Amino acid sequence: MEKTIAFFGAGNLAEAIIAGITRTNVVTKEQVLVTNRSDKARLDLIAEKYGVTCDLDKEEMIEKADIIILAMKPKDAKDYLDWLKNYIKPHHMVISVIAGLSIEQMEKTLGEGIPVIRTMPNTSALIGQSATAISKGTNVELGQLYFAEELFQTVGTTKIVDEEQMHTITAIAGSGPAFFYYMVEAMEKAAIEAGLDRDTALELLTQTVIGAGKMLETSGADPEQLRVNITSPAGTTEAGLNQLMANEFDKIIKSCVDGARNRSIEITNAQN
Ligand SMILES: NC(=O)C1=CN([C@@H]2O[C@H](COP(=O)(O)OP(=O)(O)OC[C@H]3O[C@@H](n4cnc5c(N)ncnc54)[C@H](O)[C@@H]3O)[C@@H](O)[C@H]2O)C=CC1
Ligand SMILES: O=C(O)[C@@H]1CCC=N1
Repeated sequence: MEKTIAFFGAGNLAEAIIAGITRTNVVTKEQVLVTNRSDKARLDLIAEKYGVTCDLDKEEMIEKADIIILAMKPKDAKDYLDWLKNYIKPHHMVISVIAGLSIEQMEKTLGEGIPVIRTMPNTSALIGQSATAISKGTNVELGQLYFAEELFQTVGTTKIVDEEQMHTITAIAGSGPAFFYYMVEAMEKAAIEAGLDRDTALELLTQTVIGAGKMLETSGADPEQLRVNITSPAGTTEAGLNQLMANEFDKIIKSCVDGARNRSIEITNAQN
């Protein structure tokens, strides 16, 4: 790829993507520019860690960039877009990773003809394991969509989706890793309370999660079948699952996903 990619926002998610894309040969370090609102120390750290160009001069970055990646918090997006519309040209392409920021909102602010892509990656991009959903705006050509796919494939898998699915996807895949971490935290805590030392608990839990993920990916069986395969009649798994069911685990998870999804909808509505 010959394009220069400029990140506006240098937080956790931007760093995860920068780490991923600079580890591959798809773009060179020289093609990656990074800025943030005002945190020079953070930019120095990113420059040192990944060898990319970090600068606070935002106008210069727009001039050099082909692809502009929006990676600030949703609350900062409106002001940034209002500023960006004064500098953006039709040869630029804008890719957002911002939860709840709609394509309509971006197109409306940036004006006619600007290609805009909305994505939802997750922080596993840091190790090339993101599950990134991608939706294209009205001015995006197929080649530009393929470019975005190729870019995010450097940090994991990609899936093209209708934008209307993005609220749900933000809940299960953008926020999703945090929910699995919370489950691991809870299991670790229970194991420690039962007398296991922390290191052993975390080591075994980590490999258990990796193994379960790989089984989901490679076995060809669905999660229900994989669960049934572990659950011997009157055995230990059944005893544990009975507790989850008695405490309405399904309902808890549904309210978790709905909570995240509804927050995504709220963020979108607040921008309109
Ligand atoms: N953290 C995550 O797991 C995920 C986050 N996202 C989205 O990514 C975005 C960033 O999230 P985090 O990295 O966690 O946030 P963060 O708070 O760590 O980073 C935000 C960055 O944006 C910068 N910024 C704010 N206004 C700016 C401006 N006008 N110009 C340039 N930079 C500006 C800040 O200086 C900071 O570097 C959010 O919109 C979030 O919805 C999406 C998927 C997953
Ligand atoms: O919590 C958030 O708002 C962001 C979006 C998806 C993951 N983290």
